[in-house]
Amino acid sequence: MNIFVVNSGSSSIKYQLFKMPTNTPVCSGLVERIGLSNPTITHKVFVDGEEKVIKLTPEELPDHEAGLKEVNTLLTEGELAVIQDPADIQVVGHRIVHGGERFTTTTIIDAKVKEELKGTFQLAPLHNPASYLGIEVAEKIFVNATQIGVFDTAFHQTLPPKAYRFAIPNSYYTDFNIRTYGFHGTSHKYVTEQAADYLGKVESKLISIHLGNGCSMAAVNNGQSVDTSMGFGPLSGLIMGTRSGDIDATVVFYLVNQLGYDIEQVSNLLNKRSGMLGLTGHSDMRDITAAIEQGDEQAKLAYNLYAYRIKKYIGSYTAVLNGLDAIIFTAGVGENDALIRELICTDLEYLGIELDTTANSTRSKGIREISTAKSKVKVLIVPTNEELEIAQQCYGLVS
Ligand SMILES: Nc1ncnc2c1ncn2[C@@H]1O[C@H](COP(=O)(O)OP(=O)(O)O)[C@@H](O)[C@H]1O
Ligand SMILES: CC(=O)OP(=O)(O)O
Ligand SMILES: [Mg+2]
Repeated sequence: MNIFVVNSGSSSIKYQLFKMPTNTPVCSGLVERIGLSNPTITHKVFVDGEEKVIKLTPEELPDHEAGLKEVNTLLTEGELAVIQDPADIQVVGHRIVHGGERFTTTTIIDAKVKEELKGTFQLAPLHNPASYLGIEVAEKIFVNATQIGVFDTAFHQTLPPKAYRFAIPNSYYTDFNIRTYGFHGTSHKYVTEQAADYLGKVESKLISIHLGNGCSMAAVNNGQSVDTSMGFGPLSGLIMGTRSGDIDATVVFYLVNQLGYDIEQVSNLLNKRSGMLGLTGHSDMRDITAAIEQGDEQAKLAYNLYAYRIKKYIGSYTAVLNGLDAIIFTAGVGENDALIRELICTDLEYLGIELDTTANSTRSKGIREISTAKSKVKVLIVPTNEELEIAQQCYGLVS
């Protein structure tokens, strides 16, 4: 069975084509810096154990639709085309960030589901409209395929009420489902399962730190998510590329009452103009580390804020779990930025976390351990693979 997976992130589209049930990747790719300067598309085709790479640098990629059209051309045209006929794809698996109360497990997408998805746009304005667009484009291209949604929120359904309820009147929960949902669940699930396997432990207390353009952490006890840093929408918790993370709601009142913002402007400010972008002028961590090397003090401060917030959550989740076996770094920043990992792990000896700085700055593929031999808590880099996890869940549903 051919399963094509589309993962629409806020600034990127990742995709992979798998042959199931063998989990064999046929091709994969990454469309990066959507809506920013210098967008790139990296397309990899796997033939007879060899990897062939095509790199494209389009003039501009204003949105996800433009990105997906380029991907379609790569899949179907040229000598590295992997599909003769788009009808050969039986399933398209879509990453959908927000499932709300309505979607708690992997779901086949029909007209009714699509209509209900529109109701979630306000909850994840950077993501769910992009996923919806991905579904519409995929329906046109892969006319024979069953479209399936895999939700970021699903893995966090195990949160206990003490972790997911807000201290506002009960009716806001019972009537309007206002609660913490949590995101990046597909990634947190994948990397914590990989880590538990690596550690050879059935029972484990893990903190998963997903640092991409969006960033979140999860406390995972024996495979179950028990707390997580994103909330009702993917805005709270850690400092992100363009999102503020935790912020006192009083700021919103001030913006509206004193500065005359309307609510659209507030949303735009906190979702699209804040985080690292607001602090430094750049949302991409590579641009920020380059600025730090140039001696940019604002960039240095922002980098410190980013690490400090994560450190506070590590302390908090160690308390939640009443112990800790390993912390896991994953996603674009978590897997690649050695300096931020070092800053986060500095002065955490009391919690039993000791980084091996040489291992931390050595690059390699796959899972790796970057803590010292005597560190009580293991520090791991586990490359995420949301696409594989999505393909497996889709296969599980249709087979
Ligand atoms: N070599 C690198 N060093 C530092 N940061 C990196 C590197 N490669 C990628 N990144 C960061 O990863 C981010 C994208 O991560 P990713 O997990 O792909 O995010 P998303 O899925 O939210 O689009 C980029 O914004 C960039 O800051
Ligand atoms: C939920 C979320 O923030 O996703 P991403 O990191 O892909 O933007
Ligand atoms: Mg992502």
